[in-house]
Amino acid sequence: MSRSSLPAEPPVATPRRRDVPPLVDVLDGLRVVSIPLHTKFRGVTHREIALLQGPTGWGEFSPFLEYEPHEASRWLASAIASAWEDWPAPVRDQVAINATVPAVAADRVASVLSHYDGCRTAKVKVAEAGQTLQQDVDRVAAVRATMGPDARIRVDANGGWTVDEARTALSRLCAYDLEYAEQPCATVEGLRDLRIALARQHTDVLVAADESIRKAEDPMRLALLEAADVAVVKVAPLGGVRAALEVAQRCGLPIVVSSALDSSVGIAAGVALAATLPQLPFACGLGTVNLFEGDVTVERLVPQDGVIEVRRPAVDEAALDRWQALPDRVEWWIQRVHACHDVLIS
Ligand SMILES: O=C(O)CCC(=O)C1=CC=C[C@@H](O)[C@@H]1C(=O)O
Ligand SMILES: [Mg+2]
Repeated sequence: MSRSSLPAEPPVATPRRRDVPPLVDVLDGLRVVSIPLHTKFRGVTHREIALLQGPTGWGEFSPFLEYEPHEASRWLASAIASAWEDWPAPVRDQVAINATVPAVAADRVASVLSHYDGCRTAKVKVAEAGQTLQQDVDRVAAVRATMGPDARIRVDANGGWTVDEARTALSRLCAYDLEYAEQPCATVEGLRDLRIALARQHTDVLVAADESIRKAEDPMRLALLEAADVAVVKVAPLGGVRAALEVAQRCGLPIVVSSALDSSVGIAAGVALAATLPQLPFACGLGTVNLFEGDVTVERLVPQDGVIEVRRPAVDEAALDRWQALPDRVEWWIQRVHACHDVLIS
């Protein structure tokens, strides 16, 4: 069946009301941590994370602070799914991981990459507000120089370019041999138009979609419009491992599993999703614990020799105490859980 004739199905799997435990159970044992990052990432210097404990384990609830309850409620559904349901059975026991390079100056690239043991793929942030295309080119050039000719390099613009800017930027950046460009333009139509424009000018760069899936009311529109070559699928914004798996299966594109600047609790859910996929042609963006100065598990889920083993590390009470957020922030997160829970049961 061609992608344009996919059957009309309901948009992304939102949790059914009967699957949502009572608020009192969700809040029981809630912990909130604030973990410093050694390298600023998307403006974040301290990552605040709420952790829920349920019958099947811990779940991570860490929507970025600016997200409103409607969007953040999917992240709560994901945390609840991890803490109250089993994950699907894995078909692999390890997952290849990419290094993630924030929008740092070119002379800091080698230091960032040194945190990623054995990773042969790097994702490089580009189109950061206030920076120039030349800074992007220098950063990507530094990644290529550090990793060598056999490494795979992808860029992520977080929708920061217009179609014309993306065309110009990618025709320069493709000199460094790009695996793909993630969310070069903000809209699905922009991605579609860019794919056409790149093909016309013979710029050989694949287009991947991230925000057009994780922030979309209907992630399937992307496939219907043939707007991307690759789908980036993230557990938390899509409502959990099983909901994300459904998106991955339905969209009909090669999948990259990525994360949301999670602690090892959230990364374990991403690894569980990646482990269920029969085809995993790209390294996954699940290495961001390496950007943190601390973590909440006994053994951090970070890549070793370029891979993460499929496992669910135990949460460490001492680490929860060490990174415990201040009381006013804990109260803020309790209110946030409350607001998101209201959305889920409404
Ligand atoms: O995919 C990766 O290499 C790591 C995750 C990552 O890049 C992101 C995590 C969280 C927020 C985003 O700005 C960013 C992304 O856009 O993919
Ligand atoms: Mg992205």
